[in-house]
Amino acid sequence: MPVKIFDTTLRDGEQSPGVSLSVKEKVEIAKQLAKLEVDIIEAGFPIASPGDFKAVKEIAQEVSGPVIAGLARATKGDIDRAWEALQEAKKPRIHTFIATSPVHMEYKLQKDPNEVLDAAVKAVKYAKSYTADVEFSAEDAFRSDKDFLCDIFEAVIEAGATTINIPDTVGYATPEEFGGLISYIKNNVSNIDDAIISVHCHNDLGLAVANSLAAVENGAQQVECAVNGVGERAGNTALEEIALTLNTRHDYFTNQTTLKLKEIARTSRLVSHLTGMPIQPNKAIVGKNAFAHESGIHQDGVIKERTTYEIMDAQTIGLKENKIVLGKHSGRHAFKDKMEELGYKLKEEELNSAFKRFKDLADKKKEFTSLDLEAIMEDEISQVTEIYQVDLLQVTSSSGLATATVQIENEGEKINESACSEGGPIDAVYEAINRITGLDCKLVNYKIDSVTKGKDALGEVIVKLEYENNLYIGRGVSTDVIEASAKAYNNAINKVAADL
Ligand SMILES: CC(=O)SCCNC(=O)CCNC(=O)[C@H](O)C(C)(C)COP(=O)(O)OP(=O)(O)OC[C@H]1O[C@@H](n2cnc3c(N)ncnc32)[C@H](O)[C@@H]1OP(=O)(O)O
Ligand SMILES: CC(C)C(=O)C(=O)O
Repeated sequence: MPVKIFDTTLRDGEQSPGVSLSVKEKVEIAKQLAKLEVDIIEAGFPIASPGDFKAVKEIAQEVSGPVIAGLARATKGDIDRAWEALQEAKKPRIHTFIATSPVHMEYKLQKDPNEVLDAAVKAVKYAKSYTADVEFSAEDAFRSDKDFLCDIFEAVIEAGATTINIPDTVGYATPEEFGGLISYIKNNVSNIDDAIISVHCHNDLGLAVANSLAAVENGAQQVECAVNGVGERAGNTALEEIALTLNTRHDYFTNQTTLKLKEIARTSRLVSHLTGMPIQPNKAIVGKNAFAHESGIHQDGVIKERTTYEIMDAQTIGLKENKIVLGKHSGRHAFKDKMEELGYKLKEEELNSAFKRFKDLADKKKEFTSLDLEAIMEDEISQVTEIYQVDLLQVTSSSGLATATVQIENEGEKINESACSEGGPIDAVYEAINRITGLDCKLVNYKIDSVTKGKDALGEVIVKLEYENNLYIGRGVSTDVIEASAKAYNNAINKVAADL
């Protein structure tokens, strides 16, 4: 039997501190949840505010497919308001709740267990007078007395509840304990087969998904969750993690969801965007890095056979593909693959040289785009036999006077030279190079461009030199503009030297 997905992004999810969605935004999310084919959308808590009421009402009117639920405390006023908002839904559900743990009953509700049980039964009966589909939640169930829980569930099912929900409201349970509680309720509530067993876990200890899965293994038929795991405090069970765990480990779990998994990535982006809650890059399933590989050994494995390092296919959740991210941990295989994708067919030594250049840059630069790689390749292609190689470069500048010290290797000999210039550090570097090479070149054009954006962007410098009435073009790229300038000048100088 499939596990029902009860999405509470718009109710518990909106209880995330700092999040407030407009009616229009809620309707947009609800429409996307319908495309994802969740079974139930908890659209809001109608008594909470006029905006919440309006959102539930509009969703009830406009969104078809899933059941539309509205939350209500165990009071007539809340239930009336919930029904007022829900009545036009094709499949309406009233979700009523009351806390059952000693601490909640004594301090918050200031009621004894009998009064709580009585309020629960009355609420369910009253909700039932409006609609056949009534869910009852025992708030803080995990910290409640197990036998009291069984009594209250038996009584509300008798009163007509069609779903009974077992929340770990404060995220206190461990998977084994929570699974045990579900099993206990299943075995000790005589009429349990007349209702769907639901769970609602919070993530205070990072265990919401694990606890929900343990519940499924022990007989839970509905999981309450929120997209990207948003929700009160540390959030709710993450919808995408439940769905993909059941799907990926279908060899282990006998139950699946009926979600349209290809809508997961889009839904996640929409919720993140509208709630203003960014997704951490390493978040399971929907984080930016969830299908990205940066290290050489992993990239090599994935290029040869995707499943070496991927247990899921990015396309399953609606992404185009996985990502091979070139960076300082990448290896030759991934570099070559990316270069071929960009249209460069490299011979072994060309690959080695370009790869060395890339690795040197990767120590300074975090991410490489296709444009960066093209710049490296163009730089590589424009290289001539290096008679002169810039080894060291040091520049200081004070009171408008720049001093550059350059070390150049020429046929195994290292030559140092310094030069000062009022024309700035690049002018000083060029003067020092002229002194070392003894070539009196004249700079006729200098152009600098940023290849990509960001503070570690590659700078590309193109220079034009004049030597004995001939023009020579040089090109250099680096994350450091002075280094790129030196490389460009040296590249042109080597062309001059080759002609001598
Ligand atoms: C675990 C959960 O996520 S529960 C859902 C939490 N969500 C929200 O609270 C949504 C936003 N809430 C609100 O806008 C407001 O709290 C409202 C409109 C619901 C109520 O506001 P107020 O009437 O001002 O009450 P307030 O929030 O201060 O206190 C809650 C009251 O409800 C009572 N109460 C709490 N839960 C229940 C319940 N399930 N059934 C009956 N009464 C309840 C409390 O004991 C308290 O009663 P008291 O006023 O007699 O002491
Ligand atoms: C109302 C219930 C389901 C709830 O949100 C909780 O217990 O966390």
